[in-house]
Amino acid sequence: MKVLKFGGTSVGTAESIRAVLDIVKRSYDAGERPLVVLSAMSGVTNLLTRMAVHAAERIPFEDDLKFLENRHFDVVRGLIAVKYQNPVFTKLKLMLNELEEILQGISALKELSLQSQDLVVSFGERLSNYMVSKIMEQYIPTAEFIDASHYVKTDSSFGNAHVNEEITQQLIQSLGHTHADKLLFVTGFIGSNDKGRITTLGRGGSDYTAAIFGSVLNATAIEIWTDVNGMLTADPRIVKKAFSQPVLSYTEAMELSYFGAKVIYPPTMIPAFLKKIPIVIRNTFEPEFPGTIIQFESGKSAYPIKGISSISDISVINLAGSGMIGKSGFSGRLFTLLAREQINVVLITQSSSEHSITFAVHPDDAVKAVKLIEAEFELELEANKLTSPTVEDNLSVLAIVGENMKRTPGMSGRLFYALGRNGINVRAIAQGSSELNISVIIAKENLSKALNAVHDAFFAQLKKTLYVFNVGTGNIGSTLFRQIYEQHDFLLENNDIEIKVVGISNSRKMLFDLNGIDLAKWSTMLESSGEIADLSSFIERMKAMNLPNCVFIDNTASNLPSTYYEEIFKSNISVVTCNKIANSGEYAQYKLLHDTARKHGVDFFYETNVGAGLPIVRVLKDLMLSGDRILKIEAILSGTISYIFNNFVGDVSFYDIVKQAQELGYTEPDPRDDLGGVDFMRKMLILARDAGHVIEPTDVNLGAILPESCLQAASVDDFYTELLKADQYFNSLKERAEADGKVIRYIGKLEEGKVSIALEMVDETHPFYALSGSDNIISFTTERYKERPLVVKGPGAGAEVTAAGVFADLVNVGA
Ligand SMILES: NC(=O)C1=CN([C@@H]2O[C@H](COP(=O)(O)OP(=O)(O)OC[C@H]3O[C@@H](n4cnc5c(N)ncnc54)[C@H](O)[C@@H]3O)[C@@H](O)[C@H]2O)C=CC1
Ligand SMILES: N[C@@H](CC=O)C(=O)O
Ligand code: NA
Repeated sequence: MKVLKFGGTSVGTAESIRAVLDIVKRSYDAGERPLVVLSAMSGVTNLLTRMAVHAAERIPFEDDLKFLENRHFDVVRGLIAVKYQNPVFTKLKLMLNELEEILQGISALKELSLQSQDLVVSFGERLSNYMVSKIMEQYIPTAEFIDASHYVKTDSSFGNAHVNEEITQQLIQSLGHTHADKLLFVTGFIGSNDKGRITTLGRGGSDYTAAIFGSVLNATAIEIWTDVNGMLTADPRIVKKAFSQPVLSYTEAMELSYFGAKVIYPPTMIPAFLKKIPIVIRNTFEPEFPGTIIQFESGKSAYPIKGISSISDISVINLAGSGMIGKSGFSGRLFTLLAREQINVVLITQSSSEHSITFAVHPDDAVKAVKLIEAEFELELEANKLTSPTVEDNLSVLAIVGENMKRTPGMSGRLFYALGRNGINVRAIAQGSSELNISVIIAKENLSKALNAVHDAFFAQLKKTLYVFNVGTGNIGSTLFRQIYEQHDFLLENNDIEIKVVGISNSRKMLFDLNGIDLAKWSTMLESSGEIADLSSFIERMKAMNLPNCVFIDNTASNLPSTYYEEIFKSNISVVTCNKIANSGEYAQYKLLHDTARKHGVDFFYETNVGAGLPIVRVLKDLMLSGDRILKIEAILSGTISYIFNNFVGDVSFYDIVKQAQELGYTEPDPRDDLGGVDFMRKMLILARDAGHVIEPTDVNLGAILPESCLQAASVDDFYTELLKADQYFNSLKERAEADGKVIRYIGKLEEGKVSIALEMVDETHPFYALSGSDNIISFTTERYKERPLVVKGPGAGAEVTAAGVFADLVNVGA
């Protein structure tokens, strides 16, 4: 036989009761001989408790009573055929009348004993089980209501009674015999003492009832039907990626429940553990889902741990004293004292020097614990053998749990790496004596981030969620959003990478959504519902969200975001940028940013700073990392200028070509940054620095390409006016080149630590002669690529290729 236990939400409404009936019927039809244990309808136990309290205080309870009646009657009306309803109404009404009399008695006495309270509360289970048994009788005539108080015998500790196992066993066994062919609906939670007075079994009482019946009747399994898909790997309210564990051992389930997972209350399961009866946690509202089997063996698992549990509020008490701690007997005295006063010590750690001891208690117990310690160790404190205990609040415990941990090396390393990488300090560590858990104490404000990071580290080795905060929604930013949107499903399916853009800002508005902004309509949402942009508060919000695998993307051309990079790295957030400003200002800033990112274990990726999406920064980095040495770099790194000279042929005017380059998205927001050479200079500077040179912008020898009048123009529009006037200048340049059979190229060089950029006329023998479109070309001459240089060539500007480069950097964060 099998025991099926359904909690309050499962019998909360007519609809959910219908689901319960289906499950029971299926089990019955499969010949599993189910015995059903039901809780009270959801909310009813609390309601009854309140009614009892009100009765004692002479506050009217009649409305509540009516409400209780309606809830049950509505279910009867919904699920029992009209012709069978009357006797059921009558019986329910009788029970409710009895309840009313009891409440009136309480009211008359103006006193509510625990005994009366248990009696009142017991109506919840009695009403629900009777009612559901009658509904079931329509389909399975052997359905029968059983009041468990006649079978579960307890002592007289009302509210939390202890079961008398011997008598209970006998009674249930004989019930098993006399009712072998019946489908029983047994009230959970209640029992009675030797005088027949109703008692309740305390927390998790209905599970306990199920375990007792299952154990005595040698059930093949005890199924606990609830409203979640089993025991999850972490709290799903915090860790969205938490999933149901298919198999747990009893001890794993206990450890996970001890620190949080509230699906079962372990002490109630002991009768089942002792008989090695599997307990299966299942979801009434998703009955096809297999749920979690809790059994003797831990079972094989793809993951090294089974789950992460946590307690969000904990206080830590520290004790120190060279004269005391570590001496035999001290810990014994301390923890006996706390146990005697019923202070639950959640976790203990002792420093290796053994001069201090740290333990965690519930915050409500902290002050009491300190007082007790001060009283118990008064003499030692006076003699300075012990320093006064100190308390730290606002802490949480996070524990990784699993039996396989002891067989898998490196578990604590993985835990601490995940925490460290996300900037989470560990206040104290404890390894459970069973080696079944490793617990850490961290600041409460970090709990959510820590749970997600640790969950990723242990369960989602492959699956990674990147949380993105993006500034700049122009040419590049908007293209990037489109690319991410189009690639989202593919990345998730094939690479286990999920990208959530959770913050967007341009210079006007900003928008946040922790669940990820819908990239199909980010633009209208930003404009219509966004807040006024403010970069400083954008950064503050990003930091406050404290997300794991968090990435800040700078898709602006402004210098403002770069002033925050250092602070961002210090908050353990990676930066991906196509904006060159941070890397091409003063060398000291370049160095500081790189050092800070490294120190905080986060990424600083800027592939698109040079040659847009072309792999240039990465290639140089790999050369350097592998011990090569750069002897010379020669390059064309302005896509705009490349495009211009590749297309400045025939009758077309220089002015028109520049306009075209801007329309094609090749230029900087201010095209003079390109034509004036500044953009190219920045790229050469970044390459030189990445190649190991300490070099400042003023060290670059920059050959002019634009007449001074164009550079001096007050605005981009004025610049174009001036450019129109300069047509003749560019035409003569072109004619000179054409006459010599040459082309004009703007070429940068790095040699012996010196950078120069100049306009050159090159003939067809030159490797940079044959370029088209916005092509960039770069040749690295190195110790290893000396005879023939390593060359990268291709389109080096444009929104598609640049956004793609930013995208590639993004997916590589944390890789
Ligand atoms: N076009 C290309 O081929 C390449 C461009 N880049 C870089 O891409 C960056 C962006 O270029 P575009 O998209 O063409 O520029 P854009 O002018 O189209 O867009 C810039 C965006 O930044 C926003 N913005 C400016 N200041 C801001 C602030 N303080 N806070 C928040 N948002 C701010 C603007 O509102 C706008 O949405 C530039 O740094 C450029 O150097 C890099 C490689 C290639
Ligand atoms: N404006 C730049 C774009 C890439 O950085 C260029 O023209 O090269
Ligand atoms: Na690049």
